[in-house]
Amino acid sequence: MSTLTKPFITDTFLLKNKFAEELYFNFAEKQPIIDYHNHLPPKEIAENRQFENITQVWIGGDHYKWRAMRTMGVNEKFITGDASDKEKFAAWAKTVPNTLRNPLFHWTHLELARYFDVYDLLNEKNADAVYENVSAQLQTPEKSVHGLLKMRNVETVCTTEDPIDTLEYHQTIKQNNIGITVSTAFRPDKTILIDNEDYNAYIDKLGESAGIEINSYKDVQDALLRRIEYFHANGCRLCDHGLNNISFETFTDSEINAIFETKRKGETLTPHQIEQFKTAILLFLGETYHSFGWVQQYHLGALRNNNARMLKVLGPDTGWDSIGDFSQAANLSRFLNTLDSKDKLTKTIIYNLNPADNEIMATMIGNFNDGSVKGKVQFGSGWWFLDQKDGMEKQMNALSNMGLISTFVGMLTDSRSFLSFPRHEYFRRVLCNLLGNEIESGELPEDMDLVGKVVADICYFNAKEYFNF
Ligand SMILES: O=C(O)[C@@H](O)[C@H](O)[C@H](O)C(=O)CO
Repeated sequence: MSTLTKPFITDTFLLKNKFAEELYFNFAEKQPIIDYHNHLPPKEIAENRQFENITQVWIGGDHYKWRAMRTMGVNEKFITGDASDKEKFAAWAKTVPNTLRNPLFHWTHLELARYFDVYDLLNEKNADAVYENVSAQLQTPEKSVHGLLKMRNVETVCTTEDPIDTLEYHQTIKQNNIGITVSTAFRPDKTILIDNEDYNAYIDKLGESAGIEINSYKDVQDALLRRIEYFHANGCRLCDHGLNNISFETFTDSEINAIFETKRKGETLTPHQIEQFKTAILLFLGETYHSFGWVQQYHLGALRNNNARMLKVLGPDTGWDSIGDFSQAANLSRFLNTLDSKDKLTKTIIYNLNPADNEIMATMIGNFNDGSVKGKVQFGSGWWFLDQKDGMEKQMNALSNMGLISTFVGMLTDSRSFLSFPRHEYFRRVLCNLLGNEIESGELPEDMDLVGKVVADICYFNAKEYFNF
């Protein structure tokens, strides 16, 4: 068992001085959580799933853990393969001591502490005991999906769904009035990525979901509009995109119509035609989001599915993605400017995956914060590989130096696991430590109400005001 003289996770975890502690405990800790972007399965919320064991809720679907296990030489059998849940947990427990300085080490022990009151460092020796203890706790009603969300004071979660999704589970959740707002984000990337091999098959599915036979680009627009209307009627107020970068090539309507027809005939498109089509549909979607008053999110810069061999075996979003070096600034500027020039730019959050783009994003948002809405265009919180202490600090420093961190809508988990909500606590501790250190150094005034209000706004009130859930 533990050889620690004191727990690793303490009340002052990540808080290095009394100002940081005061900011956290008085202005951050008790704020409800608005997790405005994640990939949680709404079915499991609707059914209030009771997980059989810790592996199902903590390792299943978590490609962050999977990458670490693979790096440690763990066979895929014990990650996504047919090993037992207990064997997979043992493999993860054996990996954890080797994740020092990776955020997984912090998250793992914060989550064990916050959900299960386990403060030992997880390792191969205590794996069985922790597995049995925590899995038994997961059998209690207090730690069903609803219980796990309520334990962390979650007020709102926003999942992510494809336009063809029926939203049946969101409808069930709303009918059951579970005490937590569960919304969705419209994610139409498959309609944009016309260079995907299975594009035509997907377009057929989009048409079926909208009740429209899609033979032209106009039909695509009509189908998307119908699905946006359906999502809106079911409470959706947000969209999300995960793209290499924003496409921007000039086009004419006739060119776009011809490009779509060429694709529907199964013929090959040129790179220029692909970029023209992506530009057209992104602008159409952006204008439509504006007309519905939605918030639009753009996650830019991932280099996806780098391992073709494993993509065939496991599919996308299974831990084979990395940071790309796509050019972002010029096209993003032209895209936002085109929408703004038509007075069709809605509230927008832009996220970068390459940290070299932090200052690009932090300065880009100022180009279109036109005074109509406080913090209309946002630089999003550290995403994916940047969703850790160093990445969070760098994003907040860039935003502070080149924008106004006081208007920042703060953290989101972007997770697939119901045990990831302590990431909000992690973010809040990082934020309070960042500001607390600067109070101590004299870079910020020792005015706890002034600085504390900024903390409380970033943790909760800015998101509460910005999103219309
Ligand atoms: O939205 C995305 O495309 C990424 O966030 C993707 O879902 C990734 O697998 C992830 O969950 C990163 O946190």
